[in-house]
Amino acid sequence: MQHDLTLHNSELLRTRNFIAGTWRAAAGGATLPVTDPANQRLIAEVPDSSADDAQQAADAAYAAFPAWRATPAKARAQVIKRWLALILANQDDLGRLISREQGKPLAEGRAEVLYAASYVEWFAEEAVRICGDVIAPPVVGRQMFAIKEPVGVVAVITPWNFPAAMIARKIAPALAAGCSVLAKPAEDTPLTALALVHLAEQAGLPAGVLNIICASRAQTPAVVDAWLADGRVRKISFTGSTPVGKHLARESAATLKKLSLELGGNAPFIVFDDADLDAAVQGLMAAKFRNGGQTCVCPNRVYVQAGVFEAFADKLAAQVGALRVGPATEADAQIGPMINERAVHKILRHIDDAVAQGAKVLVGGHRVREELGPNYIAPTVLAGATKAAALCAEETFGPVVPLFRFEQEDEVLRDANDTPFGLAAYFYSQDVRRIARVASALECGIVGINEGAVAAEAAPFGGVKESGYGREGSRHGLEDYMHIKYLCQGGLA
Ligand SMILES: NC(=O)C1=CN([C@@H]2O[C@H](COP(=O)(O)OP(=O)(O)OC[C@H]3O[C@@H](n4cnc5c(N)ncnc54)[C@H](OP(=O)(O)O)[C@@H]3O)[C@@H](O)[C@H]2O)C=CC1
Ligand SMILES: O=C(O)CCCC(=O)O
Repeated sequence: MQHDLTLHNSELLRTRNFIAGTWRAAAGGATLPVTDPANQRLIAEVPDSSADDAQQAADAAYAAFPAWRATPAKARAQVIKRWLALILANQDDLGRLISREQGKPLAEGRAEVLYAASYVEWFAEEAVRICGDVIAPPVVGRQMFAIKEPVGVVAVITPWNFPAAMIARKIAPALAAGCSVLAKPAEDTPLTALALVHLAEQAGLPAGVLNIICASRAQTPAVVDAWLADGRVRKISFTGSTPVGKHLARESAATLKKLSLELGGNAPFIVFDDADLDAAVQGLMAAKFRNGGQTCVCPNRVYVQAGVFEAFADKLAAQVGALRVGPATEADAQIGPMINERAVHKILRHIDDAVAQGAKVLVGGHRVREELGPNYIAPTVLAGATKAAALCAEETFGPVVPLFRFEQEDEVLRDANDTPFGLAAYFYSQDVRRIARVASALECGIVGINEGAVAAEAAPFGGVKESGYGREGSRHGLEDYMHIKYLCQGGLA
């Protein structure tokens, strides 16, 4: 195997599946190349798994569940805390691994390790606070309790845009609740996930409690279908696109699994006449250009009230035009390559379609750094896009800001909500009555009010409508991995 990735801790580069406490090749021996989106060079090869591997992993997780469930919460928390300590001790290497396979600038890769660690810490702390209810009985001679139990074996399926944070915020609460886990990372970014699992093994997690298998885009449906059909798998936690989320919901109906679905967004970002414009520009820059715009809570449609439209557009275009695009190996890069050519084609299609329908390019609008590879897009601001443009209806998932002018509050709320999605929304205003009205009217799971950076381990993250259901982070993120059992003891009179 050829690779030129040097890590301080070379043990972090794992290239096998981890099932029942052993690192194994795929049952059929197939492998899958992992390439650097910055230059398309091979980084490593990992197993390209099949339904056989999925079955072995499910057997292991099912066998390990009773003992892990019976492990006292404090002991589970201690293992998770050791995992946290190892993640933090390897922050630099993990950050480099993230940047290498995903493409984000190194500062963002390192920041993502801390972001992932914040969920691990949070759920280690929450593990020991799992409580139920003592219920006042309606009749004499009874005691009634509601207790919480782990749901069982959980399959977690994660995307490529946050290779550490997405898997950490699913695995940590699952382990805290007492569930055993089957993990399948995205084809593009399995290496960070494998490194995290290696650290969990080092932390002393018992064999079979956490299993991970890698698969290519072609093999993934067979792997996940095996888990969907398996009645022993009691929950699926998925972050990714809405069509795949709907497929999981349909197919898990046969065994009625519990589901957490964190799906696509189409976030509106609204700037009212009374906003602090500089704060609004800063908020938009932070929210939109994190991970090069490849984030499900990124603003996708920016609505600016007529009285401040030109001033806002000028300030924004100046800042966007100054963003530096480049690979993570360039220390001053702020926007990395897009994840793959599929993503690049979608972004360019959105720009071309908007321009064909009358939008004006204020800055960007094309590929850049083509001498390095095909995946670099110039950060782009478009003015005058119409509602008919594809980028108004679909998530662009790239560094493109379309600006729409509006006149009235009720008009912009209608447009903001005119989408099947409902993950995040943002608005900037200094009028307290408007803040209360607009926050209530927006149809979404997360609202940033004069704030562009909304995600935190202590907050419930998730959507409504076709952006899915379930919450990650906060105490609600732990509830999603448990069910309630009601105990009724009679004959006590
Ligand atoms: N909500 C969010 O955070 C995200 C939203 N998206 C949105 O989705 C668009 C497409 O991105 P993409 O990466 O294709 O997202 P997908 O939904 O295809 O991928 C997310 C995860 O689902 C897996 N997957 C794909 N097909 C199936 C299937 N049939 N059954 C079970 N699991 C499956 C993927 O595996 P594999 O990689 O092997 O295909 C990956 O692990 C983006 O442009 C963006 O709009 C994407 C990522 C995250
Ligand atoms: O884009 C995503 O996949 C959701 C994660 C973003 C966040 O946690 O802020």
